[in-house]
Amino acid sequence: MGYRFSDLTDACQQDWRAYLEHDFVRGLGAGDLDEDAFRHYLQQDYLFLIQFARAYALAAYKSRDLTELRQAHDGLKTILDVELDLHLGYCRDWGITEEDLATLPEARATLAYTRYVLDAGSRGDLLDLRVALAPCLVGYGEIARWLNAQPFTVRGDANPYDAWITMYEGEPFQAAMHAERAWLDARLAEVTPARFDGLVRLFRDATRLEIDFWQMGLDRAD
Ligand SMILES: Cc1ncc(CN)c(N)n1
Repeated sequence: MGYRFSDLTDACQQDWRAYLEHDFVRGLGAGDLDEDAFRHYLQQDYLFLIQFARAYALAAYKSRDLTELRQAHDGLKTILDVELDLHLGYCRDWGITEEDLATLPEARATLAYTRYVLDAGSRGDLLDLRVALAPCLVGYGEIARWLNAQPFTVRGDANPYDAWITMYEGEPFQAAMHAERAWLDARLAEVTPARFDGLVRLFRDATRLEIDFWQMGLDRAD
């Protein structure tokens, strides 16, 4: 029997849970996250999304057929039309202008994570790249669902971060996440144990870099 996406998360369960249930995430759910930490995260996430849009363009380049090309195109559209659009509106609400964003220096955690994924994708094939991208796409979809199941999560106007949860629990993002899981399930079913071990390393590294990204927000680190 072949591998599935859940075998990747099972192989690094501790890091995966530390990412999904990070203190930053808990603060978003409870609504008591420090506002400066959120503002710092939002700004860096804008820079992050630009680099991840480039990674989906790389996925298009690495695609072998029309289906994969369309999936890369959908991934790029999800980032540009769903996340970045909402993100810019959200930044405006939080007093961050597009000029502020244009001149913003990248924090080390942003640099490390985005360049790691772009490098993994350049060196490897489409499966390497999409495994390195999976903590981002699948992770945020799962975080929104996990938050909704937690007793401490506050929804509605009483939580200043409610719109953030709404974006990731919404249909466009959840649908993109399910499509990605289905593609990864199909491709992982074909790989050898040695190939799977290499993919686990990529997935674990990217998951740890997601943890560092949350921590960068909490610490307001540059
Ligand atoms: C750091 C990070 N990781 C994931 C996502 C969800 N695309 C995001 N916006 N930012």
